[in-house]
Amino acid sequence: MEQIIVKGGQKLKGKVRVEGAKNAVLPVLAGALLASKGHSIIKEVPNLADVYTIQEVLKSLNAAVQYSPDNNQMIIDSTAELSSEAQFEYVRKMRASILVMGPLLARNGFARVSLPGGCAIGSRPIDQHLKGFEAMGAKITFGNGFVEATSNGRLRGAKIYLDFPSVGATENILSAAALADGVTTIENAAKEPEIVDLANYVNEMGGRVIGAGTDTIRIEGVKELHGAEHVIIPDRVEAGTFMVAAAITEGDVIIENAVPEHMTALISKLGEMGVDIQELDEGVRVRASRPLRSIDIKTMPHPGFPTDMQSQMMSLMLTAKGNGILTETVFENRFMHVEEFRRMNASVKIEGRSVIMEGSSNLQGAEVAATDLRAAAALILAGLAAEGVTRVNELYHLDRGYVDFHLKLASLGADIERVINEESEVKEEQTV
Ligand SMILES: CC(=O)N[C@H]1[C@@H](OP(=O)(O)OP(=O)(O)OC[C@H]2O[C@@H](n3ccc(=O)[nH]c3=O)[C@H](O)[C@@H]2O)O[C@H](CO)[C@@H](O)[C@@H]1O
Ligand SMILES: C=C(OP(=O)(O)O)C(=O)O
Repeated sequence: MEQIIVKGGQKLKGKVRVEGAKNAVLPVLAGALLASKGHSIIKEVPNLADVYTIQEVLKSLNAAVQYSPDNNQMIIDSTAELSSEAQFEYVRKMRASILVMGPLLARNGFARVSLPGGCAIGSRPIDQHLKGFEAMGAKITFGNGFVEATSNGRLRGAKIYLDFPSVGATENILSAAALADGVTTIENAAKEPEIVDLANYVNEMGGRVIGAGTDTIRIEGVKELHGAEHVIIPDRVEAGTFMVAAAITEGDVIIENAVPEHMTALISKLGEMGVDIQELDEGVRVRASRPLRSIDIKTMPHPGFPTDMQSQMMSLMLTAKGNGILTETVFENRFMHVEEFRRMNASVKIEGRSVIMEGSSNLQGAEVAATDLRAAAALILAGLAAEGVTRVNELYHLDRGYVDFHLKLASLGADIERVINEESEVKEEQTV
């Protein structure tokens, strides 16, 4: 099993460039299945485990896919007759595989996808995705661990109100509606930048989507979509993670390619803590010196504070002065990393959906295990500030969402390496 070993105490300095966004590329690649003519060329595709998984899903559905990680480009041709079934082996590896359901239903009139179930951050139902498909005339059935959606002819445009602005439901419904007969409106839609990226791609394919990025999206269905060239937006969570890395080490780092407008809540909260952030043409510059002030944060759908930055901010707040409260409102159980922080001498209490940090913890290096993707990054960040050596295990989580994380940190001056630890008895489990 591989392990990241980090020795705390180095101030990070220099420049680092963020990749294309994982959470934008997955719905876009699933959306490529909508094209029954021509091929799509997707650029800035990050070299991540999740990208290989979605590539396998697309191939299993009979799309032709060519990925060149060296130039971050993927070419997808989905003009052949597509299969309609996304199997368990892919969905168990990556929940976002569910995003092929809308495109398949729209293209084939039928989709059968293994039920995703819960994961390390809590129960993650798909009722809002299905409610949208049903409103568009699909019949939903369950059996043998699969969910099936069937439509009699083309889907019909419909007015859909989401009970919660779910990112995945908005994306799946938007994709399905792109080929429906008539107009679909999604109300209380998710407003994340990744939704806008998907809508732009669908429009580049010949679709008619307006309002993405607001809470009402209007999609006028068209009969056919064609492949298109599209550039994926920069990863705001990777950018945010490096912003915290700079702050937690009292460093001075320029994060190239970061888009400040996608990170207003994070920039504002880091500012409240006393971190200096400068918006540049090329990205953002982050500088910090201690003491940093602790603050209260509540995760919310965009433009609120992103849940995908919750654990990284916890690392930083653990090192700040005063009491801080972090409340998670998006996922029901995204605090598995708290036990791992405790191994590092963190003084934290969980009360319901909040984590309370009393005063600054004197973080100490320890052997810890990543419990999910962002927790993996957060533990490494804590290791950068801890006294002594931290060893982070279960790195398959990290590889889902960060390209060369340890190499990028090392290039900024971190004392960090990734090694194969043959002594470890912990068995690597690939389910997320
Ligand atoms: C690949 C991808 O883009 N993943 C992101 C996406 O996940 P994902 O699309 O799964 O997140 P959602 O916005 O759908 O989920 C948010 C909340 O809504 C609930 N829910 C969702 C759908 C549904 O039908 N019913 C329901 O109850 C979920 O259980 C969760 O509590 O948005 C999350 C919230 O910003 C991010 O943390 C993930 O990184
Ligand atoms: C939770 C995340 O991703 P996913 O929805 O793919 O599990 C994440 O990116 O932090």
